[in-house]
Amino acid sequence: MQKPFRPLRLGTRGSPLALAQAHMTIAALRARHGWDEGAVEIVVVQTSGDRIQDRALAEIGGKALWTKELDRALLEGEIDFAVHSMKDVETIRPAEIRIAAMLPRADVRDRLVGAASFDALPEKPVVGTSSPRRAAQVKRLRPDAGVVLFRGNVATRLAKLEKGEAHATLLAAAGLDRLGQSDVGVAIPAEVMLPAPSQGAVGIETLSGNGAMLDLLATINDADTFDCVMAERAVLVGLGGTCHSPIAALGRLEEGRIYLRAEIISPDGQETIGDSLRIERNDVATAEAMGRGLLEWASPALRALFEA
Ligand SMILES: NCc1[nH]cc(CCC(=O)O)c1CC(=O)O
Repeated sequence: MQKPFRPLRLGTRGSPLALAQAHMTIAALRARHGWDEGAVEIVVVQTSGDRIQDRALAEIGGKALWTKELDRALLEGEIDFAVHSMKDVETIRPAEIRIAAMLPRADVRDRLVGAASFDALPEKPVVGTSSPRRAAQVKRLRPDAGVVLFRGNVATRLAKLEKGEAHATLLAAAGLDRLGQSDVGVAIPAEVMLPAPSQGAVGIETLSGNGAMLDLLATINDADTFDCVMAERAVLVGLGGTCHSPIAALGRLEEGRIYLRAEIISPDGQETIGDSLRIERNDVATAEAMGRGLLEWASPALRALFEA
């Protein structure tokens, strides 16, 4: 593919993790096409998610806060493509914008930081998180735990822990690894804490109408990651799309098919509805049906969380 005659403009949030992921994307493009350093420039776009730090995401409008400004920059032609943590990208995207590619997925697990294990935490431990999924899973493992709101970027959350605002916190291994903090925390097996849909995946979006950019980004797409993450996202669609409820989902390739697991959990951790099945790659319809099926098994109180 020909070298662009002007630098491509990569839009990203300005957090250290977002910038690390932007640089990974540039490295992938350069390695694939032999481009020199100036071929891609980074355009930092501040998002409302970055500005508002003192309230839970679910409370102030959800994941759209991470993408809205980058969507606008794409639509107005200020950037050629945008790089996101897929976990932060809304389930339903505007028709004009397409998820064009994903980089190879990193470690999908969460890491517990502040204690060697959930059992090692003191009685009535305080755990800092702003994720409804992590909060519910913590309560399932430790019904005596209290949860306090931890938001902000990875460094901010680690600083809160350092200051003693909680006994422990949970962070995505992928984020810690990409920030050079692989030594922080202990990984919790996915069997114990099923991760969030899309966790550990970096996605690249561009305009649906930009064929040249779609073709270019396809050259660095990791199809295994793409298909698994799309299956997890389809579970979210089945659950009602844009909700802020405790949901976990993970797809893994096994002998050419996707082994897909998902669960919804009541906020007090007392009720878990989970399912697993093997589906063909691209069988989005079955993944969606799995999400709908979870709701059918849920108690009325749990189901109500998804009807809001
Ligand atoms: N919601 C914030 C967010 N979005 C993506 C990641 C980590 C990187 C990833 O999952 O790809 C994080 C931080 C965290 O959950 O610890």
